[in-house]
Amino acid sequence: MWTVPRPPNDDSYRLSSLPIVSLDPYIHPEGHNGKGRLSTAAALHAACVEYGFFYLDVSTFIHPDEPNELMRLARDFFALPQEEKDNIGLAKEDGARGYQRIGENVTNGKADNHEAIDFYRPVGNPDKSRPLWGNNQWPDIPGFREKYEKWVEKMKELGLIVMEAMATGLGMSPEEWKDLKSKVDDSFWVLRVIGYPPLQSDDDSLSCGSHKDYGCLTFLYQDDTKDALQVYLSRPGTVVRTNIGLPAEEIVEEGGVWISADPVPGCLLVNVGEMWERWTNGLYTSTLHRVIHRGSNYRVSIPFFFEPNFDARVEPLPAAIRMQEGIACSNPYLHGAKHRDVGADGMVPVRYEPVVYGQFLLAKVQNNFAKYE
Ligand SMILES: O=C(O)CCC(=O)C(=O)O
Ligand SMILES: [Fe+2]
Repeated sequence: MWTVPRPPNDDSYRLSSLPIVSLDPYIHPEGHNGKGRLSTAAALHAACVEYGFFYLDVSTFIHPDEPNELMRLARDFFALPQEEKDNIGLAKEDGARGYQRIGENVTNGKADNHEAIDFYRPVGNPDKSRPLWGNNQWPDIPGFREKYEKWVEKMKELGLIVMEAMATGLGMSPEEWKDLKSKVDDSFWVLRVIGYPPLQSDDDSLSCGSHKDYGCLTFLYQDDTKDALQVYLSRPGTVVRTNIGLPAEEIVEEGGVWISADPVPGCLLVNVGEMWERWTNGLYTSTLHRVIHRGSNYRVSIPFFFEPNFDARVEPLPAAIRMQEGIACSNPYLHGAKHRDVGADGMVPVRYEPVVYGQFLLAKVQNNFAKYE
């Protein structure tokens, strides 16, 4: 008989953390023995199959001064008097672009405890009586618009790089990548600047209720607050960190755990949204996440949502089906749970109907801001 030592119940043991993928081998392959592009592509693929979430080390692509400046500008805005923030309120435009007060955003039917400004890709012929079709509303803070517009350009560039690497990871042919690229090359992106006051200790509401992101790729820049953003891993056997400030029964749920996705220096936190789940016929998972901020500081996060083009038709990609068929044939046990409905003919059923991204988005947005329905 022997006893297995249990992991210590403190910060020194953090097994349950998300993978880190480095972008550098992809953008500077010459410095990585010529293997760079494939190694990044393979790492992205593994992270998307296993977690749907990963840290992307962008330290050679983004200078840290840039996001630091965005944080400063965001804090300047949230510190303004309420009336000034309301000057760019959602109701002044199309109901989706602009500032939303604390409690205005709704997830799973419950008000979230955060305030935010939302920006979307500008449209030709804006018409604020049409959902999503108005103008962005910029705070009247020197440098705000310029710095954030620069960030949008950077994130769009990053979106196309990561998409190309993911296409490689899925074994797509150059023609297949060209076709996929034509669906994201005019991304209907969304940028959110979010401010989270700490939840009061007797408040059982959430800072942001659990949800999946509905688009393509989310690039999240967050300040250094810990134990606020949590990601749900349906991985029985994962070691749970028990010190994230929640009663144990809220941490462990059926067959999975909520883990903290704390900021990692030099990295953006990336996750795949429902469009990638559809493109890969469920091989990549759009993973649930939520924010419960019980600290004492005012937390700021800046997610950029790199989305398909507004009119892009999204349906399972042949490359993903090929891969699922390959996995199903070569190793029916390893991925059995995901592929148990492979037919007797070994064919993988197509699990998702085609959707047009813009239509899908409109339905989601109307749900988030219930009062504008
Ligand atoms: O604030 C965060 O860390 C995450 C926000 C988020 O999940 C979202 O806006 O979709
Ligand atoms: Fe999210």
